[in-house]
Amino acid sequence: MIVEYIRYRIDGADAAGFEAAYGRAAESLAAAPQCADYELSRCVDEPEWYVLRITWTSADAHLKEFRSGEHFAAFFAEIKPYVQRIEEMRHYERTAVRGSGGSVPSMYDWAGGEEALRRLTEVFYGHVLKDELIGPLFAHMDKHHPAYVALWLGEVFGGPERYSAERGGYHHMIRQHLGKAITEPQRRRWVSLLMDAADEVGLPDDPEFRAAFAGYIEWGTRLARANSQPDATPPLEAPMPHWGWGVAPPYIPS
Ligand code: HEM
Repeated sequence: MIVEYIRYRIDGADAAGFEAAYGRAAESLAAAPQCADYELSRCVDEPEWYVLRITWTSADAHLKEFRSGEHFAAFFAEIKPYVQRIEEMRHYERTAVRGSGGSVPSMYDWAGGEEALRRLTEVFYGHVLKDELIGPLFAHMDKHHPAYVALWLGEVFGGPERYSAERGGYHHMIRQHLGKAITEPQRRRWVSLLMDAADEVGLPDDPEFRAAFAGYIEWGTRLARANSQPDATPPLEAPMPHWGWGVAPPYIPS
């Protein structure tokens, strides 16, 4: 992904026409397979300044495919009157510096931190071991397994990076599932027992938290099942996943 920033200086008298033109031009961006997302912002301090941010799948996708593709003509026809008012138009690469601010708690903090996740995994694996469908898969599990999975979940949900520091991160985890040939009914049982355990230990049950939590668990278990198949060749090195609130951050009454 590459982010293009275009800064415009638009006289106040032309502002409404400019925003309306971009409203129409945006239809071409929305239709272009090279475009991931876009956003036009207007400066509050000096309202004649606008910044348009467009995320492209790559700089080439923008410059070669979009510009020679079927959506460019309609896009350009709308914005052409404003091209002379461009003050900067450049592609930027994201750096590792990013995150959410303190106004949005991490899912880790919202869940209750390390202690809550430890309680969750202790209760969960207690049920797992007694389960006739998935219990046998865990017959020889390390006695610290619940604590390790709690560290994993904590890191994924925005807590301390302890699984990476103490257990080897993604690299170690992926190897634990290789060759286990997890079936779909086993995956479903794993999910179901975890959700039962979440209720049992009193993890927050607000819709926002549970939707985001279930989203990660659905994603993670599907990956675990796919990676566990005998013919699977998943990447053995990858960054730790980080899961956030998605489209519905927590409801915090003001
Ligand atoms: C979101 C989904 C999942 C997560 C986050 C997860 C996480 C983990 C982690 C972190 C480990 C390695 C622990 C260590 O550091 O030693 C592990 C191992 C393991 N996982 Fe998963 N897992 C998931 C899904 C599943 C599913 C669906 C199954 C099977 C139904 C499964 C079966 C196992 C088994 C058998 C091991 C090895 C346990 C041992 O022998 O110590 N996992 N998992």
